[in-house]
Amino acid sequence: MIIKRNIMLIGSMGSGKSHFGRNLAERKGWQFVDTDRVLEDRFGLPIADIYKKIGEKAFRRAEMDVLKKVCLYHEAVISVGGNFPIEHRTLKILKKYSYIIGIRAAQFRIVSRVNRRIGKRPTMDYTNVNSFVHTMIQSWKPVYKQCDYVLDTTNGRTFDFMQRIEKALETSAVQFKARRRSKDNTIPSDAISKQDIPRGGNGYEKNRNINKRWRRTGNERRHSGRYKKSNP
Ligand SMILES: Nc1ncnc2c1ncn2[C@@H]1O[C@H](COP(=O)(O)OP(=O)(O)O)[C@@H](O)[C@H]1O
Ligand SMILES: O=C(O)C1=C[C@@H](OP(=O)(O)O)[C@@H](O)[C@H](O)C1
Ligand SMILES: [Mg+2]
Repeated sequence: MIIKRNIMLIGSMGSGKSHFGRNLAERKGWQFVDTDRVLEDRFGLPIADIYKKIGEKAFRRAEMDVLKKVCLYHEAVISVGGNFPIEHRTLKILKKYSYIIGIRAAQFRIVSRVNRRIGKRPTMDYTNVNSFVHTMIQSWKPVYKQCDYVLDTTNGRTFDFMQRIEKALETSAVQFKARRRSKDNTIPSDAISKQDIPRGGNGYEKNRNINKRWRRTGNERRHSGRYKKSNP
């Protein structure tokens, strides 16, 4: 039996890590952590501004610092920023505590997703998205080979993807160590440092809209229609 603490979603930009991370956490009743949101809270700036302000080297350092902390969380689904493919030695450390799910999607799908929010991803070349995404996908390929499970999100419904992940977890020998709880079933304050708490408090993302989002994202087509209006 393999004991892990949490599930970590890694993969290229626009592959769907944040979207599925949120849904998976909701389904499992776990905490959801998005490393981008943790960084934004820490710096008090949107991710693109952080990158512009501190540059690539410091950004990678800050992201690594967050990763080292959040990988120790119990019963959390953690979505990681996908600008740089995770290095082999980093993945080895993360694997010690986390069940790693690689999220991938075909080039055309990623291109359509990243084009919905131009400017959000600071290292993306928005003047040449197709070729940028092509190169990015190539650079992520070796990383997917090292994941515990790989999910392709090009086509399909969120609900079915969640079921696939649950099946993969069932058939693998992985067991998750439960988070320490106090008598009244709350999380002890020392379990998560205040600095690392994502928006919403108590280490939980405010997720009042999750159920709405779940229903809305029945399939990709409905989504793209919604975005075309605001992003012609
Ligand atoms: N299977 C899916 N169905 C519908 N929308 C999706 C799906 N996967 C991702 N999206 C949407 O695509 C966009 C990019 O996904 P996101 O989760 O932010 O990816 P990442 O965190 O990997 O960059 C988001 O607007 C998200 O809601
Ligand atoms: O362009 C960039 O540098 C980034 C792209 C985004 O990746 P995702 O699309 O994977 O969220 C963001 O999350 C990351 O931290 C920074
Ligand atoms: Mg994301």
